[in-house]
Amino acid sequence: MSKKKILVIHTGGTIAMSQDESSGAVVPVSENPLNPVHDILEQYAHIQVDNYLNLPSPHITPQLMLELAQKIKAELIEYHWDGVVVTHGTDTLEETAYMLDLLLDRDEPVVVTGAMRSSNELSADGPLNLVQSVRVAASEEAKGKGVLVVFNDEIHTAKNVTKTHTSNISTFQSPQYGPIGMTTKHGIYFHHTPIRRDHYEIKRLSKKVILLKAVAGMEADWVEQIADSDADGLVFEAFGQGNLPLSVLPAVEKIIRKGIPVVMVSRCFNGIVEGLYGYKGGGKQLKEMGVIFSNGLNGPKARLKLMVALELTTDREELQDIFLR
Ligand SMILES: NC(=O)C[C@H](N)C(=O)O
Repeated sequence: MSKKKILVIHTGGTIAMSQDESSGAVVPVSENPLNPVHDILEQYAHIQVDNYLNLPSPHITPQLMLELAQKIKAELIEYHWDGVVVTHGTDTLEETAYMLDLLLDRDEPVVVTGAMRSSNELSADGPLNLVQSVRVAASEEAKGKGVLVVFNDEIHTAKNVTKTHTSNISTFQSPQYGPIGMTTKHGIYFHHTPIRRDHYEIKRLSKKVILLKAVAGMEADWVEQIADSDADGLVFEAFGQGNLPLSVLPAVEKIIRKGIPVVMVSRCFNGIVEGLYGYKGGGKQLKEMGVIFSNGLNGPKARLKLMVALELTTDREELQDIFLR
């Protein structure tokens, strides 16, 4: 079979950094440290490299994610790449991967990867992550599975993957469902297929969505400030199955009455939120109040989804429907 054509888009992160010998600090470098690996990549596919950005991922914004999605779509249409690999810092990697997943409706594999160790550290993980990502992007089996994250020999969906460790190279995990495949020296093995993908066509991101985490003893005015702000939406990481402290209920009610959607996810990293508990602040009461329940996304991803959804509708029922997908 002829070699596939893969576009590699670099955006920065530790995979594009080195440790400075005198200060010990890990810093971005101008010469891409992945350049020497490109000969190895050519064994698996025809590679075109695009040094698009060189940013640490805490500097990546939803606007940059949207522009990246638009760029990938345009590249796929114009140059017919068989697949795309994006290298990215790990801190916000899951957010970029999920935004790409929401905005791209293509069957060509799009794989996001990065590194936990910079290029000149012992056992740097970037080069192998990049090689395995190219192999996955060039594989027939990766088609139509949505945006994937390939890291430490595992293949995850953008929807479920999250960074779970500050430094370990096995940081990316999908807590609810596990990876959908693995890579080895010679093979690529998918063992699950995502059953549903949702996709949205938007041209801009103009809505301000705030993310709040519920904590014991939360004070009312933390939430009241949002009711009086110019926010377009609020995502609440609630307790357990979807419950909030008593103190914040009047402010949540005020926010909903003002027509600002409130989406609830759980601060637990497994499970979904449901209108189960009937006590004050319990999920049943919040549902009756008009809180929108999400489907197991974590807080940062639910925020991005609400930002995208609000470009299309502010109708509560439609938003609830979007968050059930
Ligand atoms: N491992 C990494 O890439 C972390 C880095 N702070 C970044 O996200 O840019």
